[in-house]
Amino acid sequence: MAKINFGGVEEEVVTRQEFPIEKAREVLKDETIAVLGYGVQGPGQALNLKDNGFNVIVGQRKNSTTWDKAVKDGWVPGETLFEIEEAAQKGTIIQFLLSDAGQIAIWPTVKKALNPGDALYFSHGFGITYKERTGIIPPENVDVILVAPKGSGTSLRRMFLEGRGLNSSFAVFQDATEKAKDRVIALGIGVGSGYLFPTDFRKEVYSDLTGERGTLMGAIQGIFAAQYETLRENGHSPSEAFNETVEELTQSLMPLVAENGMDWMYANCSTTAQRGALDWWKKFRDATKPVFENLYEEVAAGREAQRSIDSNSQPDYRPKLEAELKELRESEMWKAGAEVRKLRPEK
Ligand SMILES: NC(=O)c1ccc[n+]([C@@H]2O[C@H](COP(=O)([O-])OP(=O)(O)OC[C@H]3O[C@@H](n4cnc5c(N)ncnc54)[C@H](O)[C@@H]3O)[C@@H](O)[C@H]2O)c1
Ligand SMILES: CC(C)(O)[C@@H](O)C(=O)O
Ligand SMILES: [Mg+2]
Ligand SMILES: [Mg+2]
Repeated sequence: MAKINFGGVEEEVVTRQEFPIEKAREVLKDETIAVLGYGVQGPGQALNLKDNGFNVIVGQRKNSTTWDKAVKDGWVPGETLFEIEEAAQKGTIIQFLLSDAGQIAIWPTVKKALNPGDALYFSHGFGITYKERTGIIPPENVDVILVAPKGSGTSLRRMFLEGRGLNSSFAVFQDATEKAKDRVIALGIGVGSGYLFPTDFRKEVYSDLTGERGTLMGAIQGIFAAQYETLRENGHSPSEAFNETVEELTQSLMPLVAENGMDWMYANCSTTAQRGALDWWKKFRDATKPVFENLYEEVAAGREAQRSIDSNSQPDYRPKLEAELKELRESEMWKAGAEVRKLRPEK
């Protein structure tokens, strides 16, 4: 592990320098990695592992669109693509990448397929942390490990193909074989992570649920909507409101933040913009901090997990979700966005 000082706090992390892909291959050379679920993380992790030279099979429900997607991606029925139960039986490492609600439904099947010494792998601390709500309690004779890529499975795959890497956290919940740590780090490198930082299952799920409800997805849409509406109510055109709220951020300013940090992005804007941003950011922080505190409390109390289990376990959750996504897609702001995207010169 490399000791790195993150803004004055020392952390021990794993980089590809200390744990190169060759070492990961050596650690996992006798393993069959069964990736269960082929939604968003499943394809990203399974394809990256396969392209990195690991022995991978996929488990997915037959007669589903994701089974067809797996076939299209090159997984061969009966050879590298199986029903979930069969794949779980064949695997020595079971990557449990069904949706969190799907994991609850399929847990009895997976539990039966676990052999002593297998590793049960998650990409979320959800199932284990909220075990009273999920019923996922693994037997004591298997390793229970986690690699949680900090981003979409779509980005995990894209960044891998570009020779880049998405950072992931890792954790060991149960070490039955005394090989759990090597196994989890090797898998983290194998799925295409950038650097790996240690966590535990509880911290992973608390931070992940907070992040996606907060700045990564929920809060950002909320702030976009508030600013867009304010501009529109004051007579600005959709084009002006969308460019000033979203397009400039994603196309011009966030790439600068990604490259060299917020101060550098500020430094590449006018002194007028700098003055205003420096004056206003703390007001936005103070206005939103109570919402974030409330969000964290809801997560820590398990109420966010329960809400997600309740809604995602409904038989009609897909059409209901689609209706909510449609509401976003058909809002004026995102309809304007679709037109703005079409007008990008590179298109
Ligand atoms: N989506 C992401 O990019 C992302 C990022 C980090 C971590 N995670 C975590 O990874 C795990 C997988 O998430 P995902 O977003 O890839 O999942 P997903 O919602 O895309 O679903 C994955 C698969 O689960 C299957 N499935 C769902 N319910 C089922 C059931 N009852 N029986 C059989 N199969 C069922 C679906 O067919 C699908 O192939 C979750 O724990 C999630 O929190 C996801
Ligand atoms: C990609 C995210 C938001 O980071 C992940 O946590 C998820 O649940 O999809
Ligand atoms: Mg998440
Ligand atoms: Mg996440």
